[in-house]
Amino acid sequence: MLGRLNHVAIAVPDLGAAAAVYRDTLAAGVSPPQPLPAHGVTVVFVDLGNAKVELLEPLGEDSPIAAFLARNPAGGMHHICYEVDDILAARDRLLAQGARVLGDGEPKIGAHGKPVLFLHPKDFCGTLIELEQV
Ligand SMILES: CC[C@H](C(=O)O)C(=O)SCCNC(=O)CCNC(=O)[C@H](O)C(C)(C)COP(=O)(O)OP(=O)(O)OC[C@H]1O[C@@H](n2cnc3c(N)ncnc32)[C@H](O)[C@@H]1OP(=O)(O)O
Ligand SMILES: [Co+2]
Repeated sequence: MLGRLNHVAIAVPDLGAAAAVYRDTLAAGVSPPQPLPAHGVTVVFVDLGNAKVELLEPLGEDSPIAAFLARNPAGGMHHICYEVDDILAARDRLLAQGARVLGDGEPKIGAHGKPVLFLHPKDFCGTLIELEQV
């Protein structure tokens, strides 16, 4: 079911400062900020060639990462995104196995313009998983 690693996401309190660490200190290519109001975050991507790092900060009052940052004020690893070729088939297989799909279970369009879903961290080794259909 799982394809390539698409991105590892790091939640941060200050996206500008985090982007500067990757751009200047780590001399990496960093995309411009991309507000995603439907997801309650603003993101940038660090392109590594074989995968990406997503840096994300809260956007708006009800950001789903606000509680994470309250627990981790300096930021931290937030989720890992795997590619799948059929997100509905993947969802249905996971639900049939008793896994929890977050939200209403319907894929939403993510930062790359592709359908994404999130799986509950408690079902997957304490790690929040994002699936992205490619
Ligand atoms: C889609 C656009 C973009 C893209 O790549 O294209 C993005 O990736 S946007 C990313 C931001 N959106 C999301 O994260 C949506 C899915 N996330 C959620 O629905 C929530 O964050 C949720 C339900 C995972 C956690 O909610 P909350 O932080 O309010 O905490 P809870 O008390 O409900 O957490 C229950 C339990 O899980 C632990 N937890 C929470 N977040 C994480 C995490 N990122 N990694 C691992 N574990 C996590 C939390 O500590 C609680 O554990 P407990 O032992 O019960 O204290
Ligand atoms: Co993501």
